[in-house]
Amino acid sequence: MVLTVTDIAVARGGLPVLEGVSFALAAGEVLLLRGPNGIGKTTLLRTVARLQPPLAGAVDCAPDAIAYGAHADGLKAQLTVAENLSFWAGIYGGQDIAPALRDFNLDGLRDRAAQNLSAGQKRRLGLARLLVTGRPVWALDEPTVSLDTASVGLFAQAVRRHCAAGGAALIATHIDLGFEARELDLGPYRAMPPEDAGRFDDSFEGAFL
Ligand SMILES: Nc1ncnc2c1ncn2[C@@H]1O[C@H](COP(=O)(O)OP(=O)(O)OP(=O)(O)O)[C@@H](O)[C@H]1O
Repeated sequence: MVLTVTDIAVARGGLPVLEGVSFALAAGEVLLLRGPNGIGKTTLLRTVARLQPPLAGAVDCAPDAIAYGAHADGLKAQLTVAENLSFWAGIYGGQDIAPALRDFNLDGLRDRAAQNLSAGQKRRLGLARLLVTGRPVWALDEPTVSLDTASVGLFAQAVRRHCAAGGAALIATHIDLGFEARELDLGPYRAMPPEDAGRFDDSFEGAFL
């Protein structure tokens, strides 16, 4: 297994969000995280990527195996597309940027500053960064936001290629990516709120209090 998550509980803003979550990811495999807005997909991914500790349980993964793709694209606004990829390739050990440019249809945009890209183009560049990390486990949070149908296809192809080469991917998404993959519905793992947490209940959202 390239990633094993055992009975973890995770919290956000000091409140437990999910508990009792276990799964394992083998090389070559994709696992899709499913569940409604606010269930805790981002929180779980952040925990798997070691950006925050679990409240309980364990995340077992080789050091530096995970490339985390957050909601934000994390681009350097004033650098060009090629410079952004070269920058990250340098950080991660000098991978060739040509496959990343090609696979995300960025060759024609290679000399444009990231700040002058459209939202979908920025997203493609953010995803292309995954390729230059050389890391085997992709943990991705809503990777297809802003992408048109053709670009979702490019992304799906990149994931399939990554997995065929021995990589793996854990992806939180609300959409159909167009390929078969195992799914984990997080609904049953919603943490029981602490007794005094009623005032934070979702049912208050939208009320004029
Ligand atoms: N900084 C924060 N402080 C307090 N609570 C937070 C914070 N960020 C998120 N939350 C809450 O934590 C819970 C889990 O949020 P999370 O972003 O993990 O959900 P999600 O499943 O990724 O949602 P979505 O599908 O909308 O992206 C939500 O109820 C959210 O309101």
